[in-house]
Amino acid sequence: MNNRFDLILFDLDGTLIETAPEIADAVNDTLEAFDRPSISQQQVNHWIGHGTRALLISALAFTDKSTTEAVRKSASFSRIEAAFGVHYQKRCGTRSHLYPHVREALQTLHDRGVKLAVVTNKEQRYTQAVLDAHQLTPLFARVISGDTFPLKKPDPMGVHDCLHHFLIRGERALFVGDSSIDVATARNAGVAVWALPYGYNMGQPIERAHPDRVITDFSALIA
Ligand SMILES: O=C(O)COP(=O)(O)O
Repeated sequence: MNNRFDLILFDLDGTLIETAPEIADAVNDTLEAFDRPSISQQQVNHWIGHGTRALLISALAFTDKSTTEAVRKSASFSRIEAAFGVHYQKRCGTRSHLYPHVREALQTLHDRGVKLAVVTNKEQRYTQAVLDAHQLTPLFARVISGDTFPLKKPDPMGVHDCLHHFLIRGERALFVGDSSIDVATARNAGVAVWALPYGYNMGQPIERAHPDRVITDFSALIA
């Protein structure tokens, strides 16, 4: 069959997998260990998008009534971040789940010979843990995380790297995401972008980001 796209790049959090509940658990485990009050699920949902490290910094700035800049520079941050890493590894896979039709769509596209990649702002160690927890790793030919390159989304570096790696032109590639960051990334890279309305997008409706299409779920990718 003639594939519409030769390469499809996927965002991770809020697109492939609902990850926010266990991220909130790991953040709250960490806050508790460092004598801070807990934060709500909704706050976590709104902070997703710029990487898990940035989310932890936002949570600490909120609980400490401080700024993200001050948290980043504080002497205790590296210890807190290390503890968070341990908590997140433990929580990974406990309360995350794939959104409807994700596994069957990925498997079908893979079997049709479409190259599949992940381009996420989540740091590499967390990206790998989540993909492994859901047995998704073998389906992806390339995984670009927030710390793979010096710049993360919405910079097009990760998308361009995949296009070059697979020798695929931008017109033959599609980005699938849930946020305005993903739409901006695709625009910056010169590839089409379809969006899911069920993700995080900092609490805003995805239509406002003007993707090329809003799709209800992953079944649209194999229709
Ligand atoms: O970890 C984040 O904050 C964002 O991850 P995403 O790019 O997969 O949405």
